[in-house]
Amino acid sequence: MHIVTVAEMRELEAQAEHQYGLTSPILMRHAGQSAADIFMAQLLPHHSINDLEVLFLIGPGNNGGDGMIMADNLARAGALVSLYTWKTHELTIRGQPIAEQQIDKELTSGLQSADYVIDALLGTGTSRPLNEDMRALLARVEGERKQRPDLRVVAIDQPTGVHTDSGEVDPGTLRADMTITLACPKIGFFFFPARDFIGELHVGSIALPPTLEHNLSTEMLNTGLCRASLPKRPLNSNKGTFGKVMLFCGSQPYPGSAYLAGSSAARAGAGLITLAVTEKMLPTYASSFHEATFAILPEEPKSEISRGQAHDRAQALTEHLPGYRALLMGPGLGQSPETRETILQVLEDLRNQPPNKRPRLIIDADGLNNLSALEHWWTLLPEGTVITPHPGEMGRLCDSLKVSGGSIDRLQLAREKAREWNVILVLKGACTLVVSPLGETRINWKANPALATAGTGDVLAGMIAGFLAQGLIPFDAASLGVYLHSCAAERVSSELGDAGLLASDLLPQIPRVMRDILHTSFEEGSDITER
Ligand SMILES: NC(=O)C1=CN([C@@H]2O[C@H](COP(=O)(O)OP(=O)(O)OC[C@H]3O[C@@H](n4cnc5c(N)ncnc54)[C@H](O)[C@@H]3O)[C@@H](O)[C@H]2O)[C@@H](O)CC1
Ligand SMILES: Nc1ncnc2c1ncn2[C@@H]1O[C@H](COP(=O)(O)OP(=O)(O)O)[C@@H](O)[C@H]1O
Ligand SMILES: [K+]
Repeated sequence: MHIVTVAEMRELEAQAEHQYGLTSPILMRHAGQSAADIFMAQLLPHHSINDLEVLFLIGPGNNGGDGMIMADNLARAGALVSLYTWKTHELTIRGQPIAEQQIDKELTSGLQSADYVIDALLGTGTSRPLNEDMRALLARVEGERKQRPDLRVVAIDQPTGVHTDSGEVDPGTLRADMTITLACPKIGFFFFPARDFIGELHVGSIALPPTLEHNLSTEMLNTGLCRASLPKRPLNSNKGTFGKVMLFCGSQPYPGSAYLAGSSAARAGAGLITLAVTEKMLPTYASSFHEATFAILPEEPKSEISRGQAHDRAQALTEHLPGYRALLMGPGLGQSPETRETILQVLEDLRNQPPNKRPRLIIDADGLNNLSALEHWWTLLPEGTVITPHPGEMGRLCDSLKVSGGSIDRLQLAREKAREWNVILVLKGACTLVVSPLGETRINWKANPALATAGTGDVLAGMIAGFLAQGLIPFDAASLGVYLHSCAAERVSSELGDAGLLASDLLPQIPRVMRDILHTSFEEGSDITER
């Protein structure tokens, strides 16, 4: 499913008319019908469409037009529909126009008895800050919702006041419980603060022919996309079928990282997991991670940095690499000069191997922190490397730039840097971005504060390594890892809530979410998210 800017949406509509004769009224008829269908399918269990009271706020443009058609469909299905037309200040209740002097009073009582308010005031044509009287109207709805939290607000195409491209919001914007967006999700929904105003996101159809979308390069991660790249599990398989992962992760202060990342790679389906550890650390890992095998590295010297010893460590690691399809470096490694030198030696060795012989590389956490201390570090990476910085690590990689957690600048930066560094860049956070060097972009809709806890990044890195080992191309392995990681978190937080998730809670959920996406029915055009 593609994500669009306003300009791209307008171009799609223009091409729909130009190439297929799909005029605006035709698209709008589909839009209104589809919004009504989604609305009815999502009604709360205690609601039935018969006698449901729905108040529509109708704006001056096509967004209002969508609302009118949706209203007509709901009325025919049995709902009690009121329509308030903002510009002309007209009100009809069940098709009956209300006399001018009664409108204010009737609107108040309509609001008080409504089960749902439909925001069809403004959509992608919003061109200026909201008028004061529109803000006042939205504030009336918000006031009523404060009194009566069961009043639900559904936005058509987008909540009025959201800036469709930048994700900024007007101070008058009414938070939607559900947004039924049309044709494609809009890019601004994936940035903050807008992300908080969307509620559950549903995507309605306006019957655009899919071929029109071939030029679009930004996609939403969803079940359909990820199902297509999920590795197949043939009956006649063995552990070699699913690839080996080597992890150069963990150190004395951070032993958990290697365990979490290695277990995640195995839970994601990789055939064999090997941890490259020193002899001293071996008992720690061997006693807690029974399924892993080990590559033993020379101890790190306590005093001087020695290139020779770093070389020996790197060699001990790279000698093990033939036959491995993925190498994860970084989580929990620490930032000693010795470790940095070892990483550099390993990278050099990888670059010297023919691409079809070397494992796919993913670098996370301290792997990135060590690199960021070096000039032009990206020139050291083999082709096709995946890197997974959080905003802090991204800032360090960009010469101490401050990287925002969720605004549009983050997307621009990610695109620019994925191209410049020639990497598959996973910029983590709420609504994680996955960007290829060519600028192809996939964005995760799912935001979940339960994931904001130590170790969840190690799990993500391990999952991506596990998918690389199973032969996925790096862009797909990164996308699948990001999406399934957030689905696993959703499973945990549906039971625990928004706090208290342990990174290790994600592990047993990984196979379950892989099973879920294989078996959940998914229709393109109606992806549904949790919140
Ligand atoms: N054009 C098409 O082919 C389709 C359009 N669709 C719908 O149409 C919407 C876009 O339609 P429009 O381009 O008519 O735009 P809108 O319906 O978003 O609004 C445009 C109108 O609002 C006014 N306006 C803009 N900013 C305002 C503000 N801050 N306060 C008050 N008035 C303001 C403009 O002067 C104009 O009259 C989409 O969001 C979607 O809902 C869908 O029906 C699908 C097909
Ligand atoms: N609010 C949030 N919504 C969605 N995902 C989040 C949120 N906060 C954190 N995450 C995810 O949790 C993980 C945290 O990774 P990271 O910061 O590297 O942690 P660590 O290094 O401790 O493992 C990332 O995948 C990130 O996208
Ligand atoms: K709207």
